[in-house]
Amino acid sequence: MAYIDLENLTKDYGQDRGVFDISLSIEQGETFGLVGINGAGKTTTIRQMMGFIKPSSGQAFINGNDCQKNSARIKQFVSYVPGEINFPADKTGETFLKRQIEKAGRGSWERCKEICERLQLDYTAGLKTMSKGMKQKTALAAAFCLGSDVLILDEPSTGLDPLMRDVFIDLIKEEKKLGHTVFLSSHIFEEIEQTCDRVAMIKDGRIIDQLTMNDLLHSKDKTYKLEFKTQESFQQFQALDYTFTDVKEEDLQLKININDQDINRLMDDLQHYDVLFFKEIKRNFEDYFTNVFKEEVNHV
Ligand SMILES: Nc1ncnc2c1ncn2[C@@H]1O[C@H](COP(=O)(O)OP(=O)(O)OP(=O)(O)O)[C@@H](O)[C@H]1O
Repeated sequence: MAYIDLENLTKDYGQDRGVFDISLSIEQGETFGLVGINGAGKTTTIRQMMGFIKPSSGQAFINGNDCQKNSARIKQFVSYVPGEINFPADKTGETFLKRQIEKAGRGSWERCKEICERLQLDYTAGLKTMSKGMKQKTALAAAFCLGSDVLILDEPSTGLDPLMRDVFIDLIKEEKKLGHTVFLSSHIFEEIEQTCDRVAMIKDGRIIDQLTMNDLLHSKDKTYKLEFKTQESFQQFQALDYTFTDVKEEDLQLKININDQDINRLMDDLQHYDVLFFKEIKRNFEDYFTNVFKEEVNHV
């Protein structure tokens, strides 16, 4: 059994809404992203992992604990940031955060203050009067200050500006260094790319794809874009034995997919043609995600 194990997890709200047959295995120390558009099923999956809603069928386990039956035990080593934050009334950030540390019986106010400073959060403010961004920062401080073995974060950077998002990314990386396991949902490609070891894509309540980020970003299969100076070169080059995509006659441009081991052959070949430019198209998660979703739409 993996450290976090979702086995055919299903929550059926009727009319094809909910999540269906979600099976995911996450190892200890991994940072795992669940990515999907609005209404895809991210929150429903996470809430079942936290034991807040009962699955229609299937099970979720964290470190061998059934998330439904042993949710109290799970809370002893899991920090959670909900998608929608509802704080108790009449409290300042500070009283709330101190109470969270006390309730959890782990973490420290010193560490919490340090995180608040990095997030530029005024924790003396009243929770009720806090802006959306401040509330999000308070929830993050509460989650990260406990030193929990597992963090489960539902769209954790919602409401953060780009600078604070960078702080958040650093906090995740620090958790990773400590060997902690992170499960987060997001639709912010950059943060997924920078933090996640693996990603599952969810659409209409179903997992449609999974990938290892390293394989995507550091693949030996590369794509290059070329533009030729003359129509003649453009045409003759296409007679060679390569895989061409996005051929644009009018611009004399094309893309070529090639493995690193064939790059010298390509360089040699290019010397015989009038090439205006040649550049690598870097792979990124956003393009990958968009392609997967486009293919899904085409298959419907
Ligand atoms: N309590 C509920 N009753 C009925 N349907 C629900 C309920 N909660 C969620 N759903 C439906 O289940 C599906 C998945 O919703 P969910 O909130 O998990 O998606 P999400 O990926 O978290 O979306 P978002 O990014 O908008 O937060 C949606 O079709 C939603 O309308």
